[in-house]
Amino acid sequence: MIETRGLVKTFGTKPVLDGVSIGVRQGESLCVIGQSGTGKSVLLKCILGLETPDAGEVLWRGQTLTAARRRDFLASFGMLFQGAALFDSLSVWQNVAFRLRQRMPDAEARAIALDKLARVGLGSETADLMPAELSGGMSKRAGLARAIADDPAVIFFDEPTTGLDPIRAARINALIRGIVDETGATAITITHDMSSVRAIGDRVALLQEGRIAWDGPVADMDQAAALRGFLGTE
Ligand SMILES: Nc1ncnc2c1ncn2[C@@H]1O[C@H](COP(=O)(O)OP(=O)(O)OP(=O)(O)O)[C@@H](O)[C@H]1O
Repeated sequence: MIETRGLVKTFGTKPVLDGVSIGVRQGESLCVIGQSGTGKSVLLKCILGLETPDAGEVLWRGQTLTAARRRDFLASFGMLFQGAALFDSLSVWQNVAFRLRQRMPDAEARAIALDKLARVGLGSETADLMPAELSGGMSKRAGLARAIADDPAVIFFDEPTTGLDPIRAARINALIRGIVDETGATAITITHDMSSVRAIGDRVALLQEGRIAWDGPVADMDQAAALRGFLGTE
């Protein structure tokens, strides 16, 4: 479904990505893990076209993701940003319905927004609140509702549990897994939270020194020697 082949991206002299080849199949949930500063966000940006790789390519549905095809790709994708990143000046429902409102009347967009808010456990009383009035966990939920508002085929989750306590993090992880299962969406999650990996992922890839050091089923990760340092089991 989405694949990178030999992605290289250098800032200054040291390559951040040094030949990253990784793929995620339709309906699969892939988690990309790695220490802070290993290039997880750069990889995501290269896939989204926010950074241009120095070498390598991104494929979508088996074909190179050119600038022309990227518009279709972006139309079918949703994203939960780190820290939720809601627009401060828009109410919760307007945030959730941000994309929908560009192509349908407000009443219709609001109804869909309320439905998505309910899916993430937020009642209609939150719809007219402003983002500043939400707690951290509620903001994440609203961000999640916005990510799924347009029924995306591909969803990216960037550090979905950052800033949440373990109980709230576990709830968000469970919610994400439920949504991914229910919608059949292809999911890519960037995280260093291993509880997220266990809850959300089918597969996990470790990014280390610019390359994929290990890639395999989540069920196998505890036995993987390459992951020992990362898991703290060494
Ligand atoms: N636009 C840029 N210009 C220069 N250096 C950059 C740029 N973007 C990223 N980097 C560098 O690339 C490296 C990888 O950054 P990246 O944000 O991808 O790490 P990360 O794995 O996502 O880290 P974290 O888990 O802390 O978010 C860092 O050393 C960062 O300073």
